[in-house]
Amino acid sequence: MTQQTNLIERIEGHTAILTMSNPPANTWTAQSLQALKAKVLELNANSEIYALVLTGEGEKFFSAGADLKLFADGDKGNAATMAKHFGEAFEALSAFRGVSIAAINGYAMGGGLEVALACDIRIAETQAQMALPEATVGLLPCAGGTQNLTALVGEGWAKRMILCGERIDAAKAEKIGLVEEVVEQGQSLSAAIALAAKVAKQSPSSVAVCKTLIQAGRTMPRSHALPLERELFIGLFDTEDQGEGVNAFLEKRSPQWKNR
Ligand SMILES: C/C=C/C(=O)SCCNC(=O)CCNC(=O)[C@H](O)C(C)(C)COP(=O)(O)OP(=O)(O)OC[C@H]1O[C@@H](n2cnc3c(N)ncnc32)[C@H](O)[C@@H]1OP(=O)(O)O
Repeated sequence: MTQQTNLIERIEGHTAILTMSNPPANTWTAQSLQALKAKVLELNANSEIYALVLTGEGEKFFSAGADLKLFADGDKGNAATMAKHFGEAFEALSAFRGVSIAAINGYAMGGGLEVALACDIRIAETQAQMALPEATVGLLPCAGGTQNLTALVGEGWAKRMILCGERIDAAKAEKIGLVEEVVEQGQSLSAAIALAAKVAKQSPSSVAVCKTLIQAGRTMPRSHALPLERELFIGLFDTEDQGEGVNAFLEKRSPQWKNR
């Protein structure tokens, strides 16, 4: 186990488990955002890592978002620095070539929910509460929240949460499609690790291009996305994993992925 600034890392098989650790509320600072970006880029370059699980230390908070003390003096330069670090860190997370899973073990507020929205999949514990309450404190969700929440749950619920400051519990989050699974208190990390183990059974080469295609669909017209899908399918035949996957099936054995 290694500890970077406010980020604890543990590797389990092909999964990296990152724990946000900035007591009392696992808030984001410029330092912790830079640490997340550096760690994600490092994991992205590690061909042995297929999945990343993100959770919060302690029982109460996944993350309460930006450390509000940083915005108390109205310093615009500092606001620009924080916005840049939020953008860079969460975009690096979105671009991670494997599967990222947020294990939401408590409050996920503001930038704390936005980091979960930058992940591919979210698993929440029953007691978790989620909100984008930035407007409540005169701010706005600048870490992808207005775009990613809307893409996930649609404009209606995004507006209820962002414009009306509505905080939702895990059951409601699952109902509106904000989280994909709800588990008992204390079970989100083990559920996320179990899901990550399923990812390791998939070809990492296939996972990376499928993720690219799904994300491209957010901005690319269908007339471009469908040809790209066919092009990347053909491109998979340049990888060792393609031959290994098909031949392992035909030979009735488990594939040994190479991630290339
Ligand atoms: C681009 C991104 C922008 C943003 O992310 S802006 C920030 C958005 N986040 C929020 O607005 C959440 C603020 N926090 C809260 O509303 C509450 O917390 C909760 C509802 C999540 C929990 O309430 P309760 O159970 O009463 O706990 P507590 O006493 O408020 O929090 C425990 C300690 O944690 C500190 N804390 C919580 N959130 C933040 C924060 N975002 N920035 C700085 N400190 C925070 C508190 O002050 C307190 O500390 P002490 O024990 O020393 O009084």
